[in-house]
Amino acid sequence: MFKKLPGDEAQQLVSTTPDTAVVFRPAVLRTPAIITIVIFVWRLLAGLVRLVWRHPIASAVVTAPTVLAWLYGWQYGLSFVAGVLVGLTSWALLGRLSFNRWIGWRLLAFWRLVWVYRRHWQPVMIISGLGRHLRGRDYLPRLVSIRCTSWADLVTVKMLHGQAVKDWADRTDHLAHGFGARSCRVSVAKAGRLLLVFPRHDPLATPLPAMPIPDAASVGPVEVGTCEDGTPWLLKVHGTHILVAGATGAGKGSVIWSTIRGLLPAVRADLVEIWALDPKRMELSFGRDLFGDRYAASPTDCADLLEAAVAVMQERADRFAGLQRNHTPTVEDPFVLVVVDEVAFLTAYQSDKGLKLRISAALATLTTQGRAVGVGVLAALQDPRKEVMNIRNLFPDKIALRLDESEQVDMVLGDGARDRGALADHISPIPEQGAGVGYVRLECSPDPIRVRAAYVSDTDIHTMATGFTPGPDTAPMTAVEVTR
Ligand SMILES: Nc1ncnc2c1ncn2[C@@H]1O[C@H](COP(=O)(O)OP(=O)(O)OP(=O)(O)O)[C@@H](O)[C@H]1O
Repeated sequence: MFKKLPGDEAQQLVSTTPDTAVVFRPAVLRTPAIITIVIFVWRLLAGLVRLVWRHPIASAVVTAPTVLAWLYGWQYGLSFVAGVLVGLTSWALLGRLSFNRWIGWRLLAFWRLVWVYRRHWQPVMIISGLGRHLRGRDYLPRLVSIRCTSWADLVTVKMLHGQAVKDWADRTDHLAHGFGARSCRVSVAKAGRLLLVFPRHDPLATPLPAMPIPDAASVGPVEVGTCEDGTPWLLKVHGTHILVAGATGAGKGSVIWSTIRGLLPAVRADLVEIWALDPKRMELSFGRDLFGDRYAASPTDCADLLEAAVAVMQERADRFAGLQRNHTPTVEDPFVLVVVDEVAFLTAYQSDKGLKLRISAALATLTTQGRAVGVGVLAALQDPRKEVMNIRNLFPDKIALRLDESEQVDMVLGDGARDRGALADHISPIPEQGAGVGYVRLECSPDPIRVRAAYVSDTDIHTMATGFTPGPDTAPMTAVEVTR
């Protein structure tokens, strides 16, 4: 038992590694065989316990038929396996959702862990520069766990000590291509741990039909489309201002019209008024009847309408002062949503300096003071540069649809948004695939969310507008009338 284990003593061995010029002679400790055996047995047992702990179902699937076959004969083991297979297949056929939730996605996660992530982990980490190869040893971030959803792999990793989120965010391209995904998004799971999202397919690849008009009158959040994870995209409109940026044909109209559609019952109940500024005369003129006289197209009319909104806002502020700090929509004081299509026409591209100043001042006043008194702005524009829209930071909520340049993404969504996966410049220019697709960043989280707005067709808009009679108090309000 205490004999030496077979093999040559490594006493004369001189080790060099390619990474170091140091040549050393390893110290050889004579170890009794029993100690080596105890260490190996201990490792084996610890490995078994870890395996059962981490994969209880897979362990049971292998253990149960083996034990049955051993105790009662192979027929019992085989019947057990056949019974389980029939049960699982029936479950998968009859209750796809629950089967996937409890079994399907776990099996897929196990498969992808072994076949994709473990297999490629070391080369991808080293080549992307996220792992280190020092003095002959690999120091790799740890692959903690993987979960699969219907559309993506969610991989939790433990960073190496001293690494920053930016190190990973800068290498999303390496990670995506290294693991055979279309893209990769990085977010912080907890201190030292990151969640990497690798989409397996695009759940937003097909256009969504217009959302049904809600039954109840509400000022939101309005369901305007779907998020990548299949949950509804709820857009907060009351108590904020929204800026929608997207190149021509990106689908800004679908965000605007889906919002108006969601607010329609509240508009009918006189709890919401939509004031439309349509300098291009293309988008909002389609549902003109919905706005009554609160529709402006020429720059002069737009300036007048904006100043009227400022007047409403100031009159409310005077009335609410000292009494209430937040606005609740009522028939007397409805929520006013000022919708501006292609706001740059009124600000940057306006040749009349006087009008430009009036419009910019009114927009800045509304976006700085309007939200507490129930006046909100929903503005769309193609070019988000500061020279074009110098008040873009006054919009708390921003939506980046397809953009032409990668730098524009951070201009819209804030610093670091693109590094974290908001690839708005990669959205397809083919309308069926990319129109209405975009990224949003919620106030509560720095991580961008991929969304698609529902497409409100011309027929939908006509149906919304047909038979709509604006309330009796929808005569055009001028600044003078309101302040009077
Ligand atoms: N959500 C959507 N889903 C599918 N297709 C859409 C969607 N939104 C728009 N489209 C398609 O894309 C085309 C362009 O959309 P839209 O006019 O809304 O873009 P836009 O961003 O307002 O462009 P522009 O700034 O040039 O007016 C539409 O005619 C429609 O065919």
